[in-house]
Amino acid sequence: MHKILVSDPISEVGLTKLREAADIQIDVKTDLSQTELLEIIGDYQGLFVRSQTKVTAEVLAAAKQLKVIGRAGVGVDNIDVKAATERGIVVINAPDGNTISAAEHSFAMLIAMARWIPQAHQDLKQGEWNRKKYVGVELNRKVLGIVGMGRIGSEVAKRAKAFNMNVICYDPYLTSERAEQLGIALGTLEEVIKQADFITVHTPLTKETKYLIDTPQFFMMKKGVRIINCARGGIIREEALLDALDKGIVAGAALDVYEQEPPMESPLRQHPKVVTTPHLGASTEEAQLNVAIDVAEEVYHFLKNEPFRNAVNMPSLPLDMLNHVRPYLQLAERMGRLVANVILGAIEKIEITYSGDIIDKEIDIITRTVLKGILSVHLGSVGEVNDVNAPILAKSRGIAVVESRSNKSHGFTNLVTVNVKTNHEEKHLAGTVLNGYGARIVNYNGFTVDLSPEGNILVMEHIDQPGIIGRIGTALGNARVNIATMQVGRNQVGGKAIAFLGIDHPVENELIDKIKFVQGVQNLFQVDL
Ligand SMILES: NC(=O)c1ccc[n+]([C@@H]2O[C@H](COP(=O)([O-])OP(=O)(O)OC[C@H]3O[C@@H](n4cnc5c(N)ncnc54)[C@H](O)[C@@H]3O)[C@@H](O)[C@H]2O)c1
Ligand SMILES: O=C(O)[C@H](O)COP(=O)(O)O
Repeated sequence: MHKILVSDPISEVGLTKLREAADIQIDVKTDLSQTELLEIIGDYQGLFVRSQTKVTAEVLAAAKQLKVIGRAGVGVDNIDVKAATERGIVVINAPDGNTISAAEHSFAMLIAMARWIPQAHQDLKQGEWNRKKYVGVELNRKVLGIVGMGRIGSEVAKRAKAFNMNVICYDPYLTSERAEQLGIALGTLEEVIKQADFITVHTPLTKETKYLIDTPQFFMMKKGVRIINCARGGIIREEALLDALDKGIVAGAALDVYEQEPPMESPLRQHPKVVTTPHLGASTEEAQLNVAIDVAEEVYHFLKNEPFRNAVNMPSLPLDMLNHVRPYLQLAERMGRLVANVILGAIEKIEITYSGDIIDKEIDIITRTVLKGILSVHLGSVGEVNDVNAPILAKSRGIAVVESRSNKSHGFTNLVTVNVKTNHEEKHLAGTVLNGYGARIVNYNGFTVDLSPEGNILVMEHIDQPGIIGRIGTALGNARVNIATMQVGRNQVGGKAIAFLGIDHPVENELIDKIKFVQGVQNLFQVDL
């Protein structure tokens, strides 16, 4: 049974699919204090949040069984994603469902601010008829500076153009081709803020964007500029904004988000030139339904071990790409497990090389899977290793991971090679996926082999001499162990050789130790793939 805690208000309709699953239990407990959350989180495998629940490192440490966090929305700055990643917890968000609502809200705030609508409304409600006090500005032919031209920024730009505004944007990750497609001028942050009559920010809150708009930027702005923040509190430094409003640099501001939410202590809340809403950008019926359906669907796939997208702490692949690499994931995990079982010493370096058609595909997920295979053997009970935390676990153990693509032809459509170096030795595997036959190990430490990596296998490194295989077979037979498959390989007569014996069930360690003493046997490993 998977138990999921829903700790922020999320559309019930979105949760239907999960509620209908016999092995999923949903507990909705909103408005929990941090202490209450800490007390109960240990019982859950899944957690659904919006922006209110603070999923801190402390909460994650208490969440001993947690496997997945679903964020019904875009921003994950309320989740300690780094700590979640270290613990192998997948964080999945719903990046598309509230784009239009957030863009419409940003635009509504822009217009409301330009025409003093909230202030005039409030006055009239209080019985005042203030026609002279609230003279606004037109949007027509004004310059709108957009900082962050992603999903929401682009939608805001479209709406601005419909109002005949000139749009200029700053986004260091936007290509000039994309800007051209959107029909938008691209500039530096300085160019944008110097030219704009209105500035709206639509970036995530990151180390890089924290206080992106601060006192020096306000001093560069046109006098009378108007500012909108419907993205995240902290992209604009509130103290600097307040100062710029009071100095008359900024004529008005429209804020949906705040450095501290709710912003009860912030002087901006009461400021006559500031239009405020309580983080309502995504609060529409449509957006809430969309994000709940999207995230619930993804979490459902995750829990059912099916392909899912939109994980923020691991690569997400489009379904067609995932279907293409999926057979290689099984190969990768088994190659990882195999090499980890046959190598001696502490791992220092893992090199994974890809050749063939696959080099054009998303190979990061294959690399993660190789690492998962290796580390799950080496770390054993230390903690769960999965695709999410495998790279970080390797790094934290000082293991260098090198991923590369090669154009070398090996006679296979695709080839994955894994080279592992320890403080003691180095081992090499190459594998491929054969159409209709599945995963195959085709090279083991320089020996050409054709091994189907599955089940219980005895891997025997030995000297190529008569009688060895017979003696091993007898020892296994005497212990009533049936040999189901056998693969042998050697590079030269009488030289080093390799044998893979597929057996029906695992054998006792005493028998392994006994076989190791058969003359000519150099190493014997039991592997369960
Ligand atoms: N108020 C709300 O309720 C509400 C609703 C939805 C989203 N949001 C917030 O809106 C923001 C944008 O969401 P989105 O869905 O458009 O995200 P997005 O990822 O589609 O777009 C973000 C854009 O910011 C750009 N960017 C990143 N770092 C930058 C930097 N240093 N300088 C300039 N640009 C930078 C990225 O290249 C990207 O194009 C997020 O902070 C999100 O949390 C708020
Ligand atoms: O990042 C987001 O998706 C928005 O800020 C919405 O947050 P909310 O789900 O708390 O309304």
